Amino acid sequence: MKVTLSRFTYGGDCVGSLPDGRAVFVPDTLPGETVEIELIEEKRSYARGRALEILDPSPSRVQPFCHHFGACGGCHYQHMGYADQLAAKKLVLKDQFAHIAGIVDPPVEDVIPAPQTVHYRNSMQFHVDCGGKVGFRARASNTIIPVTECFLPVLPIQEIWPQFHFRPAAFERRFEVRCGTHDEIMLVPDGDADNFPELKEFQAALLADRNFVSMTVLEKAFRVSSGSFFQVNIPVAEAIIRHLQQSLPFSEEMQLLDLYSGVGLFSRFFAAQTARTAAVELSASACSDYAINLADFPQAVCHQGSAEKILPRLRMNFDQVIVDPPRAGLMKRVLETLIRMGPQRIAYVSCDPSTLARDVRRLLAAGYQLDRITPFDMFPHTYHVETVVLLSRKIPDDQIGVDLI
Ligand SMILES: C[S@@+](CC[C@H](N)C(=O)[O-])C[C@H]1O[C@@H](n2cnc3c(N)ncnc32)[C@H](O)[C@@H]1O
Repeated sequence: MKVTLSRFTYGGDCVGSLPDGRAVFVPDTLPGETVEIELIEEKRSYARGRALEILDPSPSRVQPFCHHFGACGGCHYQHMGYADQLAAKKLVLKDQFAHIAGIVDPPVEDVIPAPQTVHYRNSMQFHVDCGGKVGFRARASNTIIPVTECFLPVLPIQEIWPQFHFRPAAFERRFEVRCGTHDEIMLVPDGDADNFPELKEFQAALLADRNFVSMTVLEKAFRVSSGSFFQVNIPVAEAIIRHLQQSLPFSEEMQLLDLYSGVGLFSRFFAAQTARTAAVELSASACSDYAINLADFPQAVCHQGSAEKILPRLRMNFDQVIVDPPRAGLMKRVLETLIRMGPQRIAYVSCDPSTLARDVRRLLAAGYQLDRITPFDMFPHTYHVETVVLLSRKIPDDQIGVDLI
């Protein structure tokens, strides 16, 4: 059937209307395009479609540069130019803040572009199918599609991954390749390393038995172990740090909370300007890295455990909080404890606009004011966007209201 698409939605698809009024989501399309589709999934209130033919293409449509685009689940936006990608991400964010956070005309700033739009990822997850072929997950499915090219990894990863050859196995496998600042390559099997004898051989051929890499951000070096999270796009992480440096006022009496701290990226830039910095991080490996990365800062301490358990036990009066949770955002218990603590400022760094908007709605209801929403294009050619929201407390201590959220 024929459908005209109206706008982008979070997830990369455009949405249009079926003749019966249901919304239909179609990937690889652009707003304004009329497209012939087939339905691939139908629910009571919406459906999903696949574009068979673009009948009336948008002037913004461009030829994707990777021949796996459309089949591979990694990229969603290669069919439009980079400026249009940024505009689409801004509109989707505005939509999320309007509908989920209930903000009328949300003040979302222009998306800060990535300095490099290809070969930007310092970490890639590859899948190996039962035949031993290396690939990625397909669009909207769990199948692995073997790939022969990909433009997202940094060049040292780009050079090495086509050389990987795996023997057939009874099951699918997955591994990560990480590249440090000095082009050191670390191979990390997902699950049992014994399932992956080939990875040991490749790592041995690289003349290193590595379980960590060094990452440099704004001239500061970070140790990042195989089990620790790190930002995948360093130039964009640097732009986020600069943004926080310009936006957050610090003084030597201040107490900072770095919640979901990872290996201490944010602490490393701000601890020196605080009396105390407390970090909370679930991963033991990231906490060990934190201790090394912040070794010169006795005022910075990382507490290992879940934010839900650790935060209520911290007896400190935080002036500023930087939170950078996983996609799921802040659990209710974490949010309530944070509000009870009542820091003057919260900088919320998020890779998921929908959980971010949900949590911002709760913070606004509890007495915080929205100061800025600044998106950063950490992941060009995908629908993903990293956003920094700055909030400040505008009401006195006794009116801060957990019961409001
Ligand atoms: C998006 S990363 C941010 C890390 C760090 N801020 C950075 O920029 O490198 C989220 C971090 O939260 C940690 N994490 C996940 N669930 C957690 C939880 N329930 N409590 C505390 N930390 C958690 C992860 O291990 C990861 O290091």
